[in-house]
Amino acid sequence: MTPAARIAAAIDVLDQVFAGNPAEKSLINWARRSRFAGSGDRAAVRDHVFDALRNRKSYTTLGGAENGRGAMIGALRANNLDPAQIFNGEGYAPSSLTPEEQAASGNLSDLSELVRLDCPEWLAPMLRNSLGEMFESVCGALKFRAPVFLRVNLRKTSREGALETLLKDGITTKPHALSETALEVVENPRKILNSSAFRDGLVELQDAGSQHIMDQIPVAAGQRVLDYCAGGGGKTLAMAAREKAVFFAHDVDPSRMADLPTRAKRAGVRVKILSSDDASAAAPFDVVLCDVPCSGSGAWRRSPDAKWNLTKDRLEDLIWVQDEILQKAATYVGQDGTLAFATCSLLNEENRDQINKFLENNSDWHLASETKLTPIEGCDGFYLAILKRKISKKTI
Ligand SMILES: C[S@@+](CC[C@H](N)C(=O)[O-])C[C@H]1O[C@@H](n2cnc3c(N)ncnc32)[C@H](O)[C@@H]1O
Repeated sequence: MTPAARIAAAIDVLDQVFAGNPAEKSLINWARRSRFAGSGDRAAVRDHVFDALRNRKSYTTLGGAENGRGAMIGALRANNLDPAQIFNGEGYAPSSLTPEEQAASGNLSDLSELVRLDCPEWLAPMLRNSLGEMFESVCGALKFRAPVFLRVNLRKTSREGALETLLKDGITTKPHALSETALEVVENPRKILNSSAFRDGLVELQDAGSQHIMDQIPVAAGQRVLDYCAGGGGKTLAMAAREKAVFFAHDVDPSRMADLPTRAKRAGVRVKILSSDDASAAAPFDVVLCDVPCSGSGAWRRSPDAKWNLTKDRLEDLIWVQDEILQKAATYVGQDGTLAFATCSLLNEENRDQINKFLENNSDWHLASETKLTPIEGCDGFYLAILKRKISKKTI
């Protein structure tokens, strides 16, 4: 496909996404309809679509319309390219610019702050309050693609060993400072899933920030550890690779854990999957992690449509669910145990405010430590609070 045909394809996919369809599904549907497209074409169209979604407001403003054409015209203008060179109707190129599209010209510096930063207006006060003087730089960072990170499975190899094995498969990586298990992929990320290092369980895909917060959770040999919102189990596996403890995984939606047994086998670790009734019966645990559902605002570079789909009502629902989970999970923690609360959110409302509320209602707990990461550190944004029970006077 020519560069112009790839842009025309991205316009089709973006129109699907703007009509309310998920980005991944829209890309898959386009690829099925477009058997002529090779892997390079699919990758290029995907890159256009995700870039346009990260920059949706600024691009569609520069392009003059809230649709796929508007987004791609704006993308070219934001990069100081003349859209008339591509939008000329030749071959498979998009049709020529309309007078309205021509009239909507401009560049990024002409736009208002929130449009330029691609920050949804209703969220700006919350993000400003949560990020303080980092507001502009974090919003700016969210406009760019996230790096690909791998977690080295120290049960099977060293970081250097993984780096060399990956190199044999043509994948270049470099160590990342956020965790002793983190490798940042420099070249050929699309080869990872077929590489021997991945197939043999030497590495897993996991953001460096996620690895960093998992490093902060105190797990000792032989302890009983419950990942209460396990999802795909990425965090269970990170803890299990570090310490020979006894690991349990639970999720309100068991189908989310469907791949966990295969992933655990590949990693050479054991994880017992628990239903909700079994989790309650198996309590108490030494460590309970609640990696709660959240806005995902720290990971908007990877799921940019989530930035525009989040609503006030949805955020309120999430905050309510987070409260419920934290209260429930606390009852599963043994007397001297640890309760870890994690989100991939940048918002105080989902982070420290939740912990303050919990501590107000549960005076026997205290905050032992807190970790906050934003995309400025190169990783996704994360929050982790480690909670411990206060030592009662009777036991001293
Ligand atoms: C942020 S995701 C977890 C991601 C996972 N820890 C990982 O590293 O891949 C949140 C998970 O919480 C689960 N969840 C939602 N409500 C829950 C509840 N009330 N109890 C337990 N899990 C819940 C969701 O099904 C979802 O899989």
